[in-house]
Amino acid sequence: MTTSSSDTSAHSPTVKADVLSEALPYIRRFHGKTVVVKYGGNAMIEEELQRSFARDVVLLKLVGLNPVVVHGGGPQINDALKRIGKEGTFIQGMRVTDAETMEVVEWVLGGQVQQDIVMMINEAGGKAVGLTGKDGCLIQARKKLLADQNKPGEWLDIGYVGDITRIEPAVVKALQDDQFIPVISSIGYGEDGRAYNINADLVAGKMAEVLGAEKLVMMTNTPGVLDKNGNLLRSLSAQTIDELFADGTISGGMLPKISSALDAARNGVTSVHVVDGRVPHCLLLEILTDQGVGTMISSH
Ligand SMILES: Nc1ncnc2c1ncn2[C@@H]1O[C@H](COP(=O)(O)OP(=O)(O)O)[C@@H](O)[C@H]1O
Ligand SMILES: CC(=O)N[C@@H](CCC(=O)OP(=O)(O)O)C(=O)O
Repeated sequence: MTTSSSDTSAHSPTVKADVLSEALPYIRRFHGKTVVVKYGGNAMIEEELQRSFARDVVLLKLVGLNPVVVHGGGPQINDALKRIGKEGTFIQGMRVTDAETMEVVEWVLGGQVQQDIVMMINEAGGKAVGLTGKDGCLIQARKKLLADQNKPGEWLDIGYVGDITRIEPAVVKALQDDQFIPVISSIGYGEDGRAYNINADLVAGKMAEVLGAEKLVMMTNTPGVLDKNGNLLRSLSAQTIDELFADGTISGGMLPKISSALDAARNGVTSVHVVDGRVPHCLLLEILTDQGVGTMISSH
């Protein structure tokens, strides 16, 4: 089929060229800058989407940005637990993690999910390297005690869930310098020699801070943060976030995501976004076009 010069449909050559040309100022602005991408387990739902995610990451690298992937895998851990007859339990968005669950978490995150992402990025023409918190002492952690929201002053023991005590970014920087794309699983290691399960949103936020990232993009399975009526909130300030936490509009897995997004924005990450990972090429849309997608989190 031939296309006339007046054709302005999304598939016309002119529109495609316009989109490419629109990317130029963003490529210049972000050249050499680090972008941390949180790839949530819920955003990995289809193989086709996973492949388009991998292509986007490779494209960002090839045009001069430094993508760092921090991945989750909550639904994939749930599936593995089900296979051994266990049910996943969450308190304030954190998985209660006994010793057996911790073994499953290490196997699913540090093995299956991480290696699938590494393979897809490599197949798309990139050079990805998988890391857990143990590699290069990247994520140091200690046991988390969770404040009991029903009993002020008391703490809940949720097992081998970790708080990050320190990120040692040398290994990530060395990989970036050699043009590799780091793919990081959210498993921390303690001075006690134990592995700790850390919510991937918390790792992504801290990693973005410590690396001095220009952007943190969190890919999930909603259009962004929604209000009580299900409408998309395009931007969120610290004060609105406090209100949405207090009235329960933000709940479950969105709690650690928005807390760490806000911390990252407060601690120097220039722009922080929660985007819909089910939309093909949401990463490119967010980073390289005028069309912002999802919710932007700001520190004021
Ligand atoms: N206000 C809100 N807006 C959007 N999603 C919300 C909100 N509050 C809670 N959620 C829930 O948070 C989920 C995303 O968090 P999570 O399941 O941990 O995803 P991920 O695997 O991407 O980290 C959404 O699917 C939704 O069920
Ligand atoms: C302590 C804790 O909750 N850890 C998470 C780690 C994986 C994760 O965060 O995955 P998503 O990004 O897909 O939610 C868990 O066990 O599910």
